[in-house]
Amino acid sequence: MTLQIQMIGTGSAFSKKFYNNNALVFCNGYTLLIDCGSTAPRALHELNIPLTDIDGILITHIHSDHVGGMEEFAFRLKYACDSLRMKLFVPSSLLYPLWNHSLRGGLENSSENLTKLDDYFEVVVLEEQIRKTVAPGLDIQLIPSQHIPDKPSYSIILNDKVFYSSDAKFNRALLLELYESGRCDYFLHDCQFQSPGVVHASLSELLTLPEPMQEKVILMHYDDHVGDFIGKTGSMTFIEQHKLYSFP
Ligand SMILES: O=c1ccn([C@@H]2O[C@@H]3COP(=O)(O)O[C@H]3[C@H]2O)c(=O)[nH]1
Ligand SMILES: [Zn+2]
Ligand SMILES: [Zn+2]
Repeated sequence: MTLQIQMIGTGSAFSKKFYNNNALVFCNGYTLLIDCGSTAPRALHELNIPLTDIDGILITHIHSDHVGGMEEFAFRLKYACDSLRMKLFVPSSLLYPLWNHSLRGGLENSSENLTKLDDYFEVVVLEEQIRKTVAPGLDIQLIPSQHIPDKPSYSIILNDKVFYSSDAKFNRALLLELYESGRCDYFLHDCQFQSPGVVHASLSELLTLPEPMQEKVILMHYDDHVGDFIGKTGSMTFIEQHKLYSFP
């Protein structure tokens, strides 16, 4: 079953040229949105992808470029899509902060008895490291990432094949282990051009990966000056916003 990925955005948090780094994963007729940032509703609109084409949303952490579009989605599902309950895959450590620190301010409505995440979504709780079949032919595993101290954040392994960093500091040991063991064939990794990479992997850190592995690394979550770095990424390439990639 071929996994396909279309980035609805590839930009860093403050990018003004690219949408937020959020991904559509297509597998066996199922469509999973990885992260739903502030620009996700507009990006999907530009791609002519209706909300109802998405079967589930997975959240990696609660920065707004990853969850800022959730309020609009929740309201549209409730009031414009006849209370359609979309699946929402949430790491267990994010359940409390996603509602109480992020969405509750806009979505809570006691008069309509809307007081929790489950009142808007069909919440499916994921435990880190435990491989979970989210749809026939689509498995995901959450890997805790180092991003912001004391704030849970996750990278994802899709179908034991594609590593998707989301927002993560450079973790050379993990990346090499996944590559050398043959566990993952492709690595979609966030990339910050300035060094040091304080909360993201920096380009100079990623360039220390062995050359054969770099051929399997596709860079994402980049800032607006990406054009200055074309040809300066070793054997790594930049993923293009909106293009459909197949991972056989
Ligand atoms: O300790 C911090 C916290 C945040 N930031 C910036 O805010 C952004 C939030 O979204 P992001 O995680 O995609 O990227 C982050 C960085 O650009 C930072 O530089 N240092
Ligand atoms: Zn981000
Ligand atoms: Zn982040």
